[in-house]
Amino acid sequence: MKSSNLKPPVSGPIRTPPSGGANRGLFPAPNSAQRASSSLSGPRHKVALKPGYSPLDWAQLNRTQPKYKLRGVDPTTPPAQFVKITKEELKKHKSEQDCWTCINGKVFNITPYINFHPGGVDEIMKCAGRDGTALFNKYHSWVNADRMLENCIVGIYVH
Ligand code: HEM
Repeated sequence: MKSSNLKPPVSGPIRTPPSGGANRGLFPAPNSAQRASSSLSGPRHKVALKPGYSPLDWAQLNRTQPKYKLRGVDPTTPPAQFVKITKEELKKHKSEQDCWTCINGKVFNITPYINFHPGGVDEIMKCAGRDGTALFNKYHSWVNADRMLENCIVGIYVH
């Protein structure tokens, strides 16, 4: 092969990568959606979680706490598929100390989750004691509530 064939292609002016310039080395980049909060964070509304309330801490709590405690029920309570929750019952649980919501027909005890919510306490409390499906889907239909709150399910919602 002739050495002239090994020359790099000649192209236009050199472009810096998006992470270059003044923000070089910053991760996540200042305008990244991965930032908890920043003046440049655009439409995202994530809050800074208190120490001990990261998603990993939530996972650990789920591994270590007995399920009935996360459900917030007596240990003798039947599995969720046998527990029917009416609208009147749901309404009674709307405080931060005792908070239920319904997502896609399932009623969850979100009391232990409130401080772990990346969108903040005030936001998640908007679904306290009522069907939160529409609000939930408005903000993050991609979030898997069934999985995240699987140990917190109290019962099935009946209208
Ligand atoms: C049981 C119910 C809920 C669960 C399990 C939940 C879970 C989550 C999760 C996992 C995130 C992080 C999403 C991400 O990283 O992309 C998040 C963010 C957020 N949530 Fe929720 N959420 C719930 C209810 C609500 C409700 C009722 C509201 C509004 C009234 C809300 C508003 C938000 C907002 C504004 C964010 C920040 C979105 C962003 O800008 O990144 N959430 N939530």
